[in-house]
Amino acid sequence: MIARVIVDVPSRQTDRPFDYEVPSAMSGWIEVGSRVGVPFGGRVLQGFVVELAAEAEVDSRRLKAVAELLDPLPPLLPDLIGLAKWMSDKYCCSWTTALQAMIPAALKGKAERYVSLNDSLDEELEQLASRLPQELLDMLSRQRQTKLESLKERFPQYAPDIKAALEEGVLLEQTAIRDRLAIRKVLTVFPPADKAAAAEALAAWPTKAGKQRELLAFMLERGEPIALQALLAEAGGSPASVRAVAAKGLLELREIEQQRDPYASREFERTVPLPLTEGQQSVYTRIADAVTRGEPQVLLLHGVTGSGKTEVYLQAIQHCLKQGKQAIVLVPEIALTPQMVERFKGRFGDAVAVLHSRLSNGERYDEWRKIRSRKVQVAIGARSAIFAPFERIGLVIIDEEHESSYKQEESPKYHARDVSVQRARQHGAAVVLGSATPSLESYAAASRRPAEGRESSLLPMPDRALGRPLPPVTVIDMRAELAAGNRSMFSRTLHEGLVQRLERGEQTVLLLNRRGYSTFVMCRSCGYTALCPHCDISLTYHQKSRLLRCHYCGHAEQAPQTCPSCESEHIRFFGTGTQRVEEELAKLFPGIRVIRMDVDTTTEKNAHEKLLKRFGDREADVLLGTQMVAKGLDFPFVTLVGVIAADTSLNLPDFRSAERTFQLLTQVAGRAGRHQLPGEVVVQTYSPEHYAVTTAQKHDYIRFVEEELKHRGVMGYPPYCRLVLVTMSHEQLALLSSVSEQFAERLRELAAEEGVLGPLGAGLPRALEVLGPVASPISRMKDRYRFQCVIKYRGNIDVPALLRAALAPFVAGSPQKLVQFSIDVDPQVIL
Ligand SMILES: Nc1ncnc2c1ncn2[C@@H]1O[C@H](COP(=O)(O)OP(=O)(O)OP(=O)(O)O)[C@@H](O)[C@H]1O
Ligand SMILES: [Zn+2]
Repeated sequence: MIARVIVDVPSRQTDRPFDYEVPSAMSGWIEVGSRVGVPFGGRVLQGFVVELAAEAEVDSRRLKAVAELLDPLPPLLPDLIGLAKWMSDKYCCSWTTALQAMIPAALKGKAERYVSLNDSLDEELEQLASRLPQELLDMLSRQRQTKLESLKERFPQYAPDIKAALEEGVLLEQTAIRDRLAIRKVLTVFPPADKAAAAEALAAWPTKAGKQRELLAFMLERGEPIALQALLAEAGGSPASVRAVAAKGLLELREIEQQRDPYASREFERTVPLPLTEGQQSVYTRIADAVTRGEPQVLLLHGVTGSGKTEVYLQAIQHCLKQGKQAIVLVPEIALTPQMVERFKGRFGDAVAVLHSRLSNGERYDEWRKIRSRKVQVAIGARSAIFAPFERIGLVIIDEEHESSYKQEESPKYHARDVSVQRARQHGAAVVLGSATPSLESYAAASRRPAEGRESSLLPMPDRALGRPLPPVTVIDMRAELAAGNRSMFSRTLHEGLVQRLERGEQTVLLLNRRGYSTFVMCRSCGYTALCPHCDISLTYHQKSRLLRCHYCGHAEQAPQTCPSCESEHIRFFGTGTQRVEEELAKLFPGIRVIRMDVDTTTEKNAHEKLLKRFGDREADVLLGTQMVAKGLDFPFVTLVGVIAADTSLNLPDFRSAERTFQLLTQVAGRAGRHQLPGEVVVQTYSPEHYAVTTAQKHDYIRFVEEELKHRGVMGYPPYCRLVLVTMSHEQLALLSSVSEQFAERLRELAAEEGVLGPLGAGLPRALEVLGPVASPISRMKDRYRFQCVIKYRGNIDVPALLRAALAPFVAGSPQKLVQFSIDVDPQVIL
């Protein structure tokens, strides 16, 4: 039997399966998806079995054997192996990079070499062994397995002997790749098995050993196992005294595995399905039908904020479970609030595993194992939960599908939405994309006319579940505020609104969109921002060179001293931090209770959860924060939402900035007046006439989409085309510059040979353009210069194949190969 193994070396040359013989002892154990240790280039490396075959493709005499099987159950299922291959093709990464993204970090522990003493030595080898110091031999017989590194360190003068002993087989080498902490075992004390005998022994106990007697009495009384540490804390005594009692056969000490359950201490109140509203019911029926039929359909649930999407998800999942299938729910990392977890745990209890980055590696591993060992049927988590090792998936839900956090920014640079669709295809599962503000890509795809005899995949829910209208939004022109002499960061309307909430004891959510802090230039008098003459995108201020630059085409100009539009001197680099807002609030409203939520206040574990709980318990008047406060929250006493400056995201030099702004404004506005009390929203901006602001004011998604699609069409951006971002980096500017030129040239040549090189605007069904190379927005990182090319294309073109061909000359040749290429397919941001 031959195992084809993808070895964990993420380089282009080794990105293919290698053949290994399966030793007979492992046959029947090794499956597709097994993690193994295999000899590779003189070392033992970790790898995944991607195929089993009867015969090797290489000369069988050169075949090496699998050294080690790392887990009793394969951590990956065959469908995930296939999915990883698909990812490596689509996202231009190595197969192993995709595979590694699918397993929990706890399984990735660095390879370590251990040695043990060979138990069966013949005479000759005994001789060799005797050359090793006694201390070393003692150490080995005591610990059995010892790290090779620590042996080398401890006995430096014996290095040649250790080496010889390894070569001759006196010492046996093993590579442990398993993280030794992955499974937590706890030394546990068990009560006496034979109670009567123990009671007798207790009665006859010699008074000298008082502590031992107490321990035994304690355990008899308790009658249940207890962790050794906990026993000592409660009953006193030492491990030695426990061992002494155990040695008499009256107690038992055993290592037992402990499941780390991050929610063990929490009680979740069980909920029952709510009677659905009419709108919810019709959407539910469509989803349930798709699940029943087992067709891989993608449905877009466009439900306004507060329309009750979560209840639809819950009931659709329940239907899925009834069919004997499993469900995956993806939520954006920052929306994985206790509220969301509570709703799922409340409905499905122990059938839910929760996977998110704030868990420790161990906790996440245990949650993952619940999935792998079929103990749960629902997985809820951030983007990587799409790799949950379920065997029969019936439904995948992506909540807030427009969120950019579904795109992973490091390799593999995958988008969880696209990966979901692919995985669902393999399982015949339905995919539900849910959002009040769907991404343009998803909306465009779902509004295409359905095929003959098919229903539309767009499922609208235009009304709030509890019957409340969407809150009225007031847009405040901050230029007018300044003109009227108000230099504060709060407009008079927002100030007034805050005063009212404090009086009435209601709550306020304040959003400060801090992304893009201080990178763009804006005039505070007239609202002018500097735009690129060629790209319709704001220019970015580069402090060092004092230049304004375009990140798409490379255009550059001097930063102005006065506003080119109104000649005011109030032109400046925009940005206010949450901390400054907090100070200002304290000054203006003495005694105000503010909870600030941003990256600085949420680093500690569970900080997020604690802050929101305090706000939910009405221990604060204001929840102030960055994007984190914008979504998913459902608090009945929030009646005012204020946006300090809508412009911060509007002026990001990215083609999605209008979309992001509209989404953010709509989402945060949706936090107000969700229950009985009516809500109100105040949006402060320097661009009150921008369509992202005016359409958000009217909660008019459709109007926004129409307007935005016009712009995308004119400028040639998705969904009218697709993008690939290629970033190149090297320490030497000159070399980087010439290599990136050559690469772009090669790519254009190849595209021309395919007959697809040409401007997208010319109306060709298949067209590809290569923009650049230009310096990257972050033009130097970690002492490396960075250049980038943006590839725009439309139509059915195998761009990954073109890229691979264009890259080929740059991986082999000598100094050039040091130029690093990083490929981002369907990038979320280009800055
Ligand atoms: N059928 C129903 N009957 C009664 N209450 C409901 C029903 N469906 C939802 N709700 C309630 O309506 C409120 C809003 O629902 P939910 O939070 O699911 O909205 P949502 O669509 O996820 O909104 P958002 O996109 O803003 O997060 C919640 O308090 C929820 O409990
Ligand atoms: Zn430009």
